[in-house]
Amino acid sequence: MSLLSVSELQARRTTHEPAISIQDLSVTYRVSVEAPQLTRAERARLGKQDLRARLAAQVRRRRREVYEVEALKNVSVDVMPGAVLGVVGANGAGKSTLMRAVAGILPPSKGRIVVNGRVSTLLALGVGFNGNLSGRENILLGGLAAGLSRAAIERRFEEIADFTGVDMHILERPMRTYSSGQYSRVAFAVAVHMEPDVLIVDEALSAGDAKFKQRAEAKMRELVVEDTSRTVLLVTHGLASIRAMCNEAIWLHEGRLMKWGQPGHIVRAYEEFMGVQKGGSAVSDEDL
Ligand SMILES: Nc1ncnc2c1ncn2[C@@H]1O[C@H](COP(=O)(O)OP(=O)(O)OP(=O)(O)O)[C@@H](O)[C@H]1O
Repeated sequence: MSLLSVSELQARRTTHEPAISIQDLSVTYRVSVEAPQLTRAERARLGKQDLRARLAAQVRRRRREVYEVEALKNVSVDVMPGAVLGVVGANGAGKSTLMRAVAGILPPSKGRIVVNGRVSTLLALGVGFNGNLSGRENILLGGLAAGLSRAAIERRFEEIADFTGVDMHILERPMRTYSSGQYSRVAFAVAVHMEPDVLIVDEALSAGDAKFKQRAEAKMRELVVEDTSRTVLLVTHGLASIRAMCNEAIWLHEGRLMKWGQPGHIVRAYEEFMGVQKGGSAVSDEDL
């Protein structure tokens, strides 16, 4: 699979309207935690106080504190239709947060995201599945949730079931009885057969065993490279995949957009920043 040239990339851009427009996006998580326990010295001091002070301290002990994590700070990116945008960055850089925000799972704290078209996500695989329903039923529900008609899903069922490689009799069992690999096979199969306009992939290539991984990679290539009308956001620590599959990339660091450009440039800048030497290093591309 070869990298698309800039002219090929431009040829894919049939319209000037971005498929995804992210403007000045900030996302802040608010986390509520229990207030810290009293220290030994505080307890000793309380022991000498009256009942009212001790009750007040008990209430304080149950108090919850709220702190904030600014996961994304003023990020602006336009993704044109047909672009395959790779997202790189160290752990905690904000990559998954960006994906969740584009997928509409997380509301922006500030800024705006506009997505044109139907979105399918390979984020947390199978999040919407119901473990008490069978694989077959979850495939049907997954399709309905993605906006397909019942007839369209039933037409595609055989193909999806076949792609999972999970035996038909297992697909009739409740999904709570599945191994994690079987579960992700079904989830991956559903997500990639929904023919979305915008596909969001977050490390999903790691689903399943070696055999399924191969099939998943081939399917991804078909979705990402062969169908040039689809817009894809691909988050992975596998920099080789970013180089091979993407025609644009961004690098996030501590919630900020550091660079946006050609995948080769972005990967190189990121590797340099992380202090990774190519060849002979203990750290491989796949570890970043
Ligand atoms: N649900 C949450 N509540 C509070 N903080 C969160 C939550 N999810 C993520 N964070 C914080 O937001 C920041 C960005 O996290 P995010 O998961 O987007 O990073 P990432 O780039 O995907 O990291 P990784 O490569 O490790 O998957 C981190 O500091 C993380 O601790």
